[in-house]
Amino acid sequence: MAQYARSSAVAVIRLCNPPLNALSLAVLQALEDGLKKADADPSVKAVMICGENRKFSAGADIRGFSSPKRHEGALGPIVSLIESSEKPVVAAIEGVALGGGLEVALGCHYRIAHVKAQMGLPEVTIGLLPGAEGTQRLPRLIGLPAALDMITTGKHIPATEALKLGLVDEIVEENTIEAAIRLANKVIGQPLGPRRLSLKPIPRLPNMEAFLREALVKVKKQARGCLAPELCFQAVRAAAERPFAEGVRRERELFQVLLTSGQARALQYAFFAERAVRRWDTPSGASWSSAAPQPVRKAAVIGLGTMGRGIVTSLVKANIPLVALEQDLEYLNKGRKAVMLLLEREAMKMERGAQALDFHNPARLQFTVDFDLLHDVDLVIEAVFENMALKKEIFHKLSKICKPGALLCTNTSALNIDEIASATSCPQQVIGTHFFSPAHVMRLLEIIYGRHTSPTAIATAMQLAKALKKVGVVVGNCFGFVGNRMMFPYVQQAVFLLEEGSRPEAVDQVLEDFGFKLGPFRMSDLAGLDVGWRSRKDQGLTGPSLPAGTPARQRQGQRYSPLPDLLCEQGRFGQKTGKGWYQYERAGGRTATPDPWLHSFLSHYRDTHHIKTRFIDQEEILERCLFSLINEGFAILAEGIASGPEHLDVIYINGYGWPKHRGGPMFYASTVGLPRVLAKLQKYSEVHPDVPGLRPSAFLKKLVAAGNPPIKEWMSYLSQQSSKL
Ligand SMILES: CCC/C=C/C(=O)SCCNC(=O)CCNC(=O)[C@H](O)C(C)(C)COP(=O)([O-])OP(=O)([O-])OC[C@H]1O[C@@H](n2cnc3c(N)ncnc32)[C@H](O)[C@@H]1OP(=O)([O-])[O-]
Repeated sequence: MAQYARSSAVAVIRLCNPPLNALSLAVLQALEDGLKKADADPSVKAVMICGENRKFSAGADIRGFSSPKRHEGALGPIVSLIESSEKPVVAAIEGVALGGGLEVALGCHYRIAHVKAQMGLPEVTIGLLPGAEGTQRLPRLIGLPAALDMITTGKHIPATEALKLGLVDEIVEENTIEAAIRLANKVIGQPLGPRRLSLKPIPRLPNMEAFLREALVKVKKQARGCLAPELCFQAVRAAAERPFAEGVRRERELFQVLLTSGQARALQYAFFAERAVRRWDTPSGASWSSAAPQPVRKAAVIGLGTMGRGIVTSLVKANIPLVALEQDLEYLNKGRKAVMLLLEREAMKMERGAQALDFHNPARLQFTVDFDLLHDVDLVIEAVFENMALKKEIFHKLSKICKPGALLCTNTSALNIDEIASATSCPQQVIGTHFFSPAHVMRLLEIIYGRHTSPTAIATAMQLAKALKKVGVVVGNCFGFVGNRMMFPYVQQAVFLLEEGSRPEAVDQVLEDFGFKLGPFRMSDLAGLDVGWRSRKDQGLTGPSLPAGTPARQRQGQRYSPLPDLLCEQGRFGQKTGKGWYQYERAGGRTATPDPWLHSFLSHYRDTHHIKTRFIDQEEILERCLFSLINEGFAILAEGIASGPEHLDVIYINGYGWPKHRGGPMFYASTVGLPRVLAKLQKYSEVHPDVPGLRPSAFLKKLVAAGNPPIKEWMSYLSQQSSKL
């Protein structure tokens, strides 16, 4: 768990816990033993700490925080032990030094890093704070502003930036271990007092009070209900205002508050869920463990609308050469201009700027209207309008033009992958890749396999997600797939609540207070109300194909609200037209303000349909929206559309603005308790028997009857499936 060796007068302690040398109890014990051994040996004059496999350490073992044998108290004293050593201790940082790993390095008297190493205190992202005295030492080393930024955001910084900040003493391009041993030999006998961070004062700021005040406002705004950033702030403030030992006590108190908060558990669940979904499988037995991806050396994107532009930008950023195709020169030129603008902006954000992206080179990014140029690409992403006939026509063409084996992806948010694949002679190569807008920003990629999609195609799409730095989640083919399918009943409830007496701003407020980035109405306005309208027209729910005499508020015996259709008929498509559920300062404006027109329109609508309004409280708004979404999630799991609740949660956190500190909808249901979710659904379903979304799913009932098992056991109640968590 830690190897002890000698290099002449330098004792070498190597942390060993593959793959990332997480600091388990055993590693900490071995580190402590190594330090004591070095201390007791008079022939040892200095110590060097490094990590096995060229990785320093990814920090405390996160699984340990939820185990009964918690180890959170063990690390701080070891960091102190390192710092108080009478022999100089040098940290040799390779790979990553994160969380507790960086705190160990902060206890060392010197830090030397490989140029490619990454450092950070990401505890905040798993609902904690750097509780091994990191909140007290880091500000003493790099100053309050930089330390606060690192600790409250959890960002990883490259070694070059760490050097500029003074976090490391030196960076090397070659052998870090040898350089660290050289440094250790050089500093033998030099005074250690100035190197002990606990003894250093915090570098003073001329306007400390004002700085802290402003920083707190910023942290609170970004936290949106998540506790950890604010408590991180408080711990750092203690470093600024109190002596070291008192600051450490405060850090411990705050750490305990976070550790026992449900939020830390939710965020740690989300951390492992994101990793679990990489190990995908399908009901037919295809799996990540046996499928190998095909290389993607060249790609193509068809359609340069909003989605296509974002997808092109993502591919260029991932350094994949590509061809961008449009239907005619007018659309091509418009699309090219927009893509170039996006790429210029992305290049400005990047360290090495435009050279790194190289998007002016036609060998890397080529714009065309000629389908034949797609003959040699390994992968095509079609991102045209959501229209089945058009998509089928394109896929038919692609299966003739593309080389054998090329992966054919369709970017769709709901259309049937099998039907699209049926237009080709190679359905095994057809797969859904549902990007989220803006596609170069949003992390989620929903990957949808059809009946004939090959395991290689799934593995290649997952590999693509990784190359694009996205989270790929493999799901089955059904209307709306996972994300949008769960969204339908949620949005439907929100609209029903308006019919019954609520207002868009009241519903949005409740869901935004819960932690969503945007409530359902603000989100619809952003996405464009016309998108759903078109889909409802295609489904025959509204528009000219609706049979005469269909009741306004009913479809196939179920409750239906024509409210969104009526808004669209008025040309209110949301932000793009300056009016939707809210009004905006202009077409394309972003500032939503409540619209008196809409309020009177709603009153008139209720009068027309003789709807008796009532006051709807926050609890009902929250429960009807969230529990109907969760209920659909249980139906999806029962149908085998996703292979575990973690898939649904990862999709919601990364694609739908679900607050991560609540762990995703299915995790949230597990914290509320399934019996309560069931009881509430039963209650609302009795009041609204014509709303299928409120009728409890059979799987939810089964789990409640089984005694409300923990989330990781849910899938074992469905045939052979098991959770990967
Ligand atoms: C005492 C109080 C103060 C201290 C607090 C802390 O230190 S809190 C900690 C602060 N530190 C952090 O928050 C850093 C957390 N780690 C990371 O952010 C990333 O792992 C990474 C960026 C280091 C590498 O990304 P990458 O995509 O290259 O690799 P990957 O992510 O796939 O990881 C490979 C495997 O290692 C696993 N595993 C990793 N770290 C830990 C861990 N600490 N623990 C346990 N397990 C960990 C991971 O689950 C995966 O296992 P699987 O699925 O194969 O069974």
